[in-house]
Amino acid sequence: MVLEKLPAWLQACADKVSSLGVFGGKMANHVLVNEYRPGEGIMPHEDGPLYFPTVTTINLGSHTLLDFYHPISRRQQSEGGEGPIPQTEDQRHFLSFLLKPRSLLVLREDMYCRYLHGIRPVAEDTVTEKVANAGMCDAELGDSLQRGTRVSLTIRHVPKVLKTSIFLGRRK
Ligand SMILES: O=C(O)CCC(=O)C(=O)O
Ligand SMILES: [Fe+2]
Repeated sequence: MVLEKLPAWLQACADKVSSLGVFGGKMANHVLVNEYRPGEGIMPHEDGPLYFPTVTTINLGSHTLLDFYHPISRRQQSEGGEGPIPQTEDQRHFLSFLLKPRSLLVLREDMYCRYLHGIRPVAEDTVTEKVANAGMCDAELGDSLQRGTRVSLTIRHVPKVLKTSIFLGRRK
Protein backbone atom coordinates (compact mmCIF):
# COMPACT_ATOMS: atom_id res chain seq x y z
CA MET A 1 0.00 0.00 0.00
CA VAL A 2 1.27 3.46 -0.91
CA LEU A 3 0.66 6.20 1.65
CA GLU A 4 -1.53 9.11 0.54
CA LYS A 5 -3.10 11.96 2.50
CA LEU A 6 -6.70 11.48 3.62
CA PRO A 7 -9.20 14.33 3.26
CA ALA A 8 -9.36 16.28 6.54
CA TRP A 9 -12.88 15.09 7.46
CA LEU A 10 -11.90 11.47 6.95
CA GLN A 11 -8.64 11.92 8.84
CA ALA A 12 -10.70 13.29 11.75
CA CYS A 13 -12.86 10.12 11.74
CA ALA A 14 -9.78 7.89 11.55
CA ASP A 15 -8.08 9.77 14.41
CA LYS A 16 -11.16 9.58 16.58
CA VAL A 17 -11.37 5.80 16.13
CA SER A 18 -7.62 5.40 16.72
CA SER A 19 -7.92 7.40 19.95
CA LEU A 20 -10.11 4.62 21.35
CA GLY A 21 -6.99 2.42 21.39
CA VAL A 22 -8.48 -0.20 19.09
CA PHE A 23 -5.27 -0.42 17.00
CA GLY A 24 -3.07 -1.03 20.03
CA GLY A 25 -1.89 2.58 20.21
CA LYS A 26 -1.21 2.82 16.45
CA MET A 27 -3.00 5.34 14.23
CA ALA A 28 -5.32 4.24 11.42
CA ASN A 29 -3.80 4.84 7.99
CA HIS A 30 -6.35 3.22 5.67
CA VAL A 31 -9.99 4.05 5.01
CA LEU A 32 -12.29 2.31 2.55
CA VAL A 33 -15.53 4.12 1.69
CA ASN A 34 -18.32 1.88 0.38
CA GLU A 35 -21.81 2.91 -0.68
CA TYR A 36 -24.62 0.35 -0.79
CA ARG A 37 -28.05 1.07 -2.22
CA PRO A 38 -30.99 -1.11 -1.16
CA GLY A 39 -30.53 -4.52 -2.76
CA GLU A 40 -26.73 -4.24 -2.84
CA GLY A 41 -24.33 -6.22 -0.66
CA ILE A 42 -20.90 -7.76 -0.49
CA MET A 43 -20.18 -11.48 -0.89
CA PRO A 44 -18.91 -13.46 2.10
CA HIS A 45 -15.16 -12.93 2.30
CA GLU A 46 -12.15 -12.63 4.58
CA ASP A 47 -10.29 -9.35 4.62
CA GLY A 48 -6.94 -11.13 4.59
CA PRO A 49 -3.68 -10.61 6.46
CA LEU A 50 -2.98 -7.05 5.25
CA TYR A 51 -5.19 -5.51 7.93
CA PHE A 52 -4.88 -8.03 10.73
CA PRO A 53 -5.78 -7.95 13.62
CA THR A 54 -8.47 -5.24 13.82
CA VAL A 55 -10.95 -3.66 11.41
CA THR A 56 -13.37 -0.91 12.40
CA THR A 57 -16.40 0.40 10.54
CA ILE A 58 -18.38 3.62 10.97
CA ASN A 59 -21.91 3.02 9.66
CA LEU A 60 -23.72 5.94 8.06
CA GLY A 61 -27.12 6.31 6.44
CA SER A 62 -29.10 3.10 6.52
CA HIS A 63 -28.78 0.16 8.89
CA THR A 64 -27.57 -3.14 7.48
CA LEU A 65 -27.08 -6.70 8.64
CA LEU A 66 -23.49 -7.94 8.64
CA ASP A 67 -23.54 -11.72 8.39
CA PHE A 68 -20.86 -14.13 9.60
CA TYR A 69 -20.16 -17.52 8.00
CA HIS A 70 -18.16 -20.59 8.87
CA PRO A 71 -15.55 -21.23 6.19
CA ILE A 72 -16.11 -24.63 4.56
CA SER A 73 -12.60 -26.07 4.49
CA ARG A 74 -11.40 -25.07 7.97
CA ARG A 75 -14.53 -26.41 9.60
CA GLN A 76 -14.07 -29.76 7.91
CA GLN A 77 -10.53 -30.00 9.28
CA SER A 78 -11.29 -28.85 12.82
CA GLU A 79 -14.16 -31.26 13.22
CA GLY A 80 -12.25 -34.24 11.88
CA GLY A 81 -15.02 -34.98 9.42
CA GLU A 82 -17.52 -35.83 12.16
CA GLY A 83 -21.11 -34.70 12.05
CA PRO A 84 -22.91 -32.84 9.31
CA ILE A 85 -20.74 -30.31 7.50
CA PRO A 86 -22.52 -27.05 6.70
CA GLN A 87 -22.31 -26.59 2.95
CA THR A 88 -24.80 -24.05 1.75
CA GLU A 89 -24.30 -20.38 2.46
CA ASP A 90 -27.43 -20.42 4.58
CA GLN A 91 -26.15 -23.30 6.71
CA ARG A 92 -22.76 -21.67 7.15
CA HIS A 93 -24.36 -18.39 8.25
CA PHE A 94 -24.34 -18.57 12.06
CA LEU A 95 -24.58 -14.99 13.29
CA SER A 96 -25.40 -11.43 12.23
CA PHE A 97 -24.90 -7.99 13.69
CA LEU A 98 -27.42 -5.28 13.11
CA LEU A 99 -25.33 -2.24 12.21
CA LYS A 100 -27.21 0.90 13.13
CA PRO A 101 -26.57 4.32 11.57
CA ARG A 102 -23.84 6.29 13.40
CA SER A 103 -22.55 3.15 15.11
CA LEU A 104 -18.98 1.89 15.24
CA LEU A 105 -18.18 -1.77 14.69
CA VAL A 106 -14.85 -3.15 15.94
CA LEU A 107 -14.00 -6.55 14.49
CA ARG A 108 -11.10 -8.53 15.86
CA GLU A 109 -9.79 -11.97 16.80
CA ASP A 110 -11.99 -14.90 15.74
CA MET A 111 -14.66 -12.67 14.25
CA TYR A 112 -12.00 -11.26 12.01
CA CYS A 113 -9.61 -14.16 11.36
CA ARG A 114 -11.73 -17.27 11.59
CA TYR A 115 -15.02 -16.43 9.95
CA LEU A 116 -16.12 -14.84 6.71
CA HIS A 117 -18.33 -11.76 6.68
CA GLY A 118 -20.73 -10.41 4.10
CA ILE A 119 -23.87 -8.40 3.47
CA ARG A 120 -26.76 -9.97 1.60
CA PRO A 121 -27.94 -8.14 -1.51
CA VAL A 122 -31.48 -7.50 -0.26
CA ALA A 123 -33.64 -4.39 0.18
CA GLU A 124 -35.19 -5.54 3.45
CA ASP A 125 -33.78 -7.38 6.48
CA THR A 126 -35.70 -9.58 8.90
CA VAL A 127 -34.55 -9.78 12.50
CA THR A 128 -34.05 -13.48 13.33
CA GLU A 129 -32.57 -15.27 16.32
CA LYS A 130 -29.20 -15.08 14.53
CA VAL A 131 -29.04 -11.31 15.08
CA ALA A 132 -26.86 -11.34 18.18
CA ASN A 133 -27.25 -7.68 19.14
CA ALA A 134 -30.96 -7.25 18.36
CA GLY A 135 -31.80 -6.46 22.00
CA MET A 136 -29.11 -3.76 22.21
CA CYS A 137 -30.61 -2.16 19.09
CA ASP A 138 -34.25 -2.23 20.25
CA ALA A 139 -35.08 -4.65 17.45
CA GLU A 140 -37.59 -7.44 17.98
CA LEU A 141 -37.63 -10.92 16.48
CA GLY A 142 -39.56 -10.83 13.22
CA ASP A 143 -39.07 -7.09 12.63
CA SER A 144 -38.67 -6.13 8.96
CA LEU A 145 -36.22 -3.33 8.35
CA GLN A 146 -36.22 -1.54 4.99
CA ARG A 147 -32.76 -0.63 3.82
CA GLY A 148 -31.90 2.80 2.49
CA THR A 149 -28.56 3.95 1.14
CA ARG A 150 -25.73 3.07 3.48
CA VAL A 151 -22.20 4.41 3.47
CA SER A 152 -19.56 2.53 5.43
CA LEU A 153 -16.17 3.90 6.42
CA THR A 154 -13.92 0.94 7.06
CA ILE A 155 -10.99 2.24 9.04
CA ARG A 156 -7.87 0.15 9.59
CA HIS A 157 -4.23 0.26 10.44
CA VAL A 158 -2.03 -1.26 7.74
CA PRO A 159 1.40 -2.01 9.23
CA LYS A 160 3.31 -2.23 5.95
CA VAL A 161 3.13 0.90 3.81
CA LEU A 162 5.35 2.41 1.14
CA LYS A 163 6.21 6.02 1.90
CA THR A 164 6.64 7.03 -1.73
CA SER A 165 4.29 9.08 -3.88
CA ILE A 166 2.60 7.68 -6.98
CA PHE A 167 2.38 9.49 -10.29
CA LEU A 168 -0.85 9.13 -12.19
CA GLY A 169 -0.62 9.96 -15.88
CA ARG A 170 2.41 10.86 -17.95
CA ARG A 171 5.23 12.97 -16.56
CA LYS A 172 6.17 15.91 -18.79
O1 LIG B 1 -19.40 -2.18 4.27
C1 LIG B 1 -19.15 -2.94 5.19
O2 LIG B 1 -19.58 -2.77 6.33
C2 LIG B 1 -18.27 -4.14 4.97
C3 LIG B 1 -17.20 -3.90 3.98
C4 LIG B 1 -16.22 -5.02 3.93
O3 LIG B 1 -16.41 -6.07 4.48
C5 LIG B 1 -14.96 -4.83 3.21
O4 LIG B 1 -14.80 -3.81 2.54
O5 LIG B 1 -14.08 -5.70 3.30
FE1 LIG C 1 -14.60 -7.19 4.64
